[in-house]
Amino acid sequence: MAHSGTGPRLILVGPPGAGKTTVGELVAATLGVPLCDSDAEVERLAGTTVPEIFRTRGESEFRVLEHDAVTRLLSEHDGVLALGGGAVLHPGTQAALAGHHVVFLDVDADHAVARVARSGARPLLEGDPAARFEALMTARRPVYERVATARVGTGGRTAEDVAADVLRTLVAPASSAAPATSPAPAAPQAPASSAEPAPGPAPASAPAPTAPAAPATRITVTGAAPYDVVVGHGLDGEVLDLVGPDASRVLLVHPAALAGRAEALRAELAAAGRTALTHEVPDAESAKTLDVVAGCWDLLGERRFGRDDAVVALGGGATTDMAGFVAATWLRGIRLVNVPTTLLGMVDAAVGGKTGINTAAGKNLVGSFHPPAGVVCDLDSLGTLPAVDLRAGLAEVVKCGFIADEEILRLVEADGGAAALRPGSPVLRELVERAVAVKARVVGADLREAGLREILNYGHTFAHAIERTEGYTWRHGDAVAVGMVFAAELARAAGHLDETDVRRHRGVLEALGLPTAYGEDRWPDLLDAMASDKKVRGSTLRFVVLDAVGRPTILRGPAPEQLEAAWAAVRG
Ligand SMILES: NC(=O)c1ccc[n+]([C@@H]2O[C@H](COP(=O)([O-])OP(=O)(O)OC[C@H]3O[C@@H](n4cnc5c(N)ncnc54)[C@H](O)[C@@H]3O)[C@@H](O)[C@H]2O)c1
Ligand SMILES: O=C(O)C(=O)C[C@@H](O)[C@H](O)[C@H](O)COP(=O)(O)O
Repeated sequence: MAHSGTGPRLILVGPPGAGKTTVGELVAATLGVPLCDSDAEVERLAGTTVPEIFRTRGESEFRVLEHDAVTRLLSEHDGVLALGGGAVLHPGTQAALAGHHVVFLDVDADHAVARVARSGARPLLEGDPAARFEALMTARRPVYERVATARVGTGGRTAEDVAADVLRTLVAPASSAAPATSPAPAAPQAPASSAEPAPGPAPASAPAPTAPAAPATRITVTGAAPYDVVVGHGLDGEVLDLVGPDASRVLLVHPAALAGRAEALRAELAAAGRTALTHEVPDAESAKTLDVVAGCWDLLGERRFGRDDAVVALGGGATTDMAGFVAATWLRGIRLVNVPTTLLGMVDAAVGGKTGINTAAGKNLVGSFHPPAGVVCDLDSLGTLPAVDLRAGLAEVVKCGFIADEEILRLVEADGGAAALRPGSPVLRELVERAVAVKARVVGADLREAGLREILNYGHTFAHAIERTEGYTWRHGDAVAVGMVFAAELARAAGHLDETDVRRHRGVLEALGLPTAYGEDRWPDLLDAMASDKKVRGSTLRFVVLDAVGRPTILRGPAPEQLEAAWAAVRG
């Protein structure tokens, strides 16, 4: 269940001793949002403690007070909400929880009683706590299971482990988001060498369809200003809608390869009464410079673009990153519509609001979070995309498979990657939709990368180091492919990942023709570049690694010999 933008991002339910407050604090800190506890809200409103309310007014009156407090929090609290153990008993509260992301923290009597004994008075467990807990769970378990959208077991586990599992429920694919009765989810370019096929359009035997194969799919990215990612065919009409009625001026930023499409969109916008101008920027990574941004600012100034006006970014990730940064900074932020035309742009760069440029110190080091008003992924664009760029985009799709949606890996493995590499194939469309859905769930929960969003950086610490070391001549997706193998080898060296999963990385990436090794003897340069990674804290390197497929975690300060082992394994 995605966060709707109002009300709590996540609600924890469960019996006393399940760890709702402790786990809630960790989850809230990772998401960068406040935690609210319904018991604390009742105490605030009543001006006395919960045990005192039970003693002087009885349980039924407490439940009424609690229901009022919960109703209020469900509409006003935009963070993590921990509900008192019996709050779900009120039928009105049960109904009000529908449509929210509710995680049932399940626990056995032994652990619950031990925790309660440590944490102080719980009126309902007085006397024989174990027997009272069992009785209480017999009555309440069916209710917890009915109202919850996911369940996580907490008995005998650390609060950190449980919190990681709870966060994973936010990114788990809808189809596998644990129904309450199931067990908790198990926890949530290459250089243009002579050997590489010459860039050219993807295989002519499989053109993109000219007629819509299926209606467009809309995937909502939630947050303060929710927006849709539209995936389908023949979607130019969507761009006009997203520019909105108020924008009288529209700047269409594009590289040379998209000049024809930019002109067609310009004509369409002009026909709708807008002053639309096209602005060609340098290709690929050479667009992501301060000079190019300054050129855009100059143009916006000359044409007097105001707060109601809009930028449309048409192109690959380099174009949307740079043009997004222009939109984020002009007048401190104007409307942005992303029209990604590469696979990588559709599944990753255009979604989530990260905009930015490169500097001498490293990749994407200057930028801003500036979510678009919408993202238009017209799959017909992929028909002209060079095969090497399609392949590179699949690296970010595979990344989503490893961090959150194993079905992506299965779809690639099913036919050795053949359908994934074919523009117009239903499999490629499903891969796009699944990867967008993963990204949407993550950035909807954590726009500003307070914690959870870091999982999208899987493979990127080493990838960005390759890109910088190679002067940005590698395709980003190719670097990410090698970076994921590096991360997998590092995880194995650090005791997180087993050999089978490491082999699976190479298998899936090689099936798609992606590189899995970096042969240059430049370890000191790579180490130096990794030291500028945004995930570094103090001078400690932090890597996203996997405990297993779908179980990302952070590895802090790996030992030099672990880094060396991973390096030795990707040197080819
Ligand atoms: N902001 C984010 O969250 C995010 C996420 C992932 C990647 N990125 C960034 O995205 C960039 C990589 O994006 P990319 O892989 O799309 O590369 P890109 O933007 O360089 O595009 C690749 C090439 O394809 C061409 N092209 C684009 N669309 C085409 C089409 N339909 N037909 C023919 N040619 C076309 C481009 O002109 C370019 O030469 C990197 O700078 C990376 O850092 C950002
Ligand atoms: O959206 C994110 O967050 C990501 O990390 C997605 C990455 O795939 C992407 O390459 C992004 O540009 C990297 O961001 P950065 O903050 O590491 O520069």
